[in-house]
Amino acid sequence: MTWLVTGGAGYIGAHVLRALTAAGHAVVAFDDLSSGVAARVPDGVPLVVGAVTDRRAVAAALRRHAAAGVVHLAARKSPLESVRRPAWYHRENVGGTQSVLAAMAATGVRRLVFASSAAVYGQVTAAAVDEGAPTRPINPYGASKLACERRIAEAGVAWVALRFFNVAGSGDPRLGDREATNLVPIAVAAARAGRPLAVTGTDFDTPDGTGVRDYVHVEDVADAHAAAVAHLCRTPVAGAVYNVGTGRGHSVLDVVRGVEAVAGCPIERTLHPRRPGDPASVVADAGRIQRELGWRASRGLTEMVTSAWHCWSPRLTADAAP
Ligand SMILES: NC(=O)c1ccc[n+]([C@@H]2O[C@H](COP(=O)([O-])OP(=O)(O)OC[C@H]3O[C@@H](n4cnc5c(N)ncnc54)[C@H](O)[C@@H]3O)[C@@H](O)[C@H]2O)c1
Ligand SMILES: O=c1ccn([C@@H]2O[C@H](COP(=O)(O)OP(=O)(O)O[C@H]3O[C@H](CO)[C@H](O)[C@H](O)[C@H]3O)[C@@H](O)[C@H]2O)c(=O)[nH]1
Repeated sequence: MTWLVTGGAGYIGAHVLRALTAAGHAVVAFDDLSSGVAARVPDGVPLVVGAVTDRRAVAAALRRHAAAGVVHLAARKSPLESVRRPAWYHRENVGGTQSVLAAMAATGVRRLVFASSAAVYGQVTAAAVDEGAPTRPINPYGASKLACERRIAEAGVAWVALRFFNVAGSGDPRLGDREATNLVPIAVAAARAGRPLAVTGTDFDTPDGTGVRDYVHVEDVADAHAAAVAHLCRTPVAGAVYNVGTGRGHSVLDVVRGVEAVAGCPIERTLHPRRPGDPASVVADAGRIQRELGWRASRGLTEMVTSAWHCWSPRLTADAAP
């Protein structure tokens, strides 16, 4: 069975291509290379360069490769940028998903795995958030992911939406996150450059006052896609939402200490007020995906920060510069 992986040249998509190949599936990457890199696509995997908002291009790729399903990761992913450019986020993320659904309908492809986000929950108050928690996104990025989930659920396809928590690390030094917009790559870049790290928020109601998140290794996230694809191969009438997290929370200072341990030197911290809208703690209840798909995260924070350390590049430091 061949799966079309949109966003296959991206950080997570490149890992998904490898996990699906390892599980015995044929894969094709579809990507406009706007933030992705062709070199991340493994040798032997076809790369179709195109935009997911171009329904005809997606349909042509599905037909040409006789795809049985789509793993749809291509999207814009920065909550901060989405506040500045809400209409663009809606067009790219919701419009892109509608276009993928239309291309699937035109070609008779009926299986879809969708890359959603914990950002759909918004302000989380529970110690561990499960899939039944209220979805009240607090930024246009989260709202766009929720709108996509709803359109997919109404499209008459067999689908799985995976709500990733804080994805980090890498399975290979060449496949790291190139955007230093999240804490782990920012902390690595600070340590590498001998620069201070800005801790945003020190007065949260958490054990050490800094924000707590559920960091999940990108290889575990890729394995969750393989589990979802296997599920859709077995049960082509399914429709379900799953959290993809570890169920464990780590504070900003835990992450900083983890990076310091790999770096072998202390990272200077500067203390700043909370970022607007930042919740104190966002941790997954990942019980449903374990019960229903048999997936659970197997890698911890040490593996995330160590692998992130090894895929650092000078560009990350430039991106993270204040
Ligand atoms: N990284 C995270 O922590 C995280 C957390 C939750 C959800 N997600 C979701 O996972 C997915 C992948 O994220 P990532 O971290 O790999 O980001 P990324 O930017 O590395 O990858 C996205 C890929 O999609 C491609 N792309 C973007 N818009 C496109 C379009 N219109 N047409 C075709 N290709 C397009 C980009 O070139 C890139 O290769 C996204 O949907 C994102 O919202 C990521
Ligand atoms: O320079 C920094 C960057 C972040 N933080 C802190 O580190 C924690 C994690 O922040 P990130 O920006 O890395 O991640 P977020 O939790 O804000 O958001 C990420 O995870 C979400 C899911 O939980 C969504 O998927 C979202 O798209 C993705 O960017 C927060 O407490 C934040 O305040 C710092 O202290 N300093």
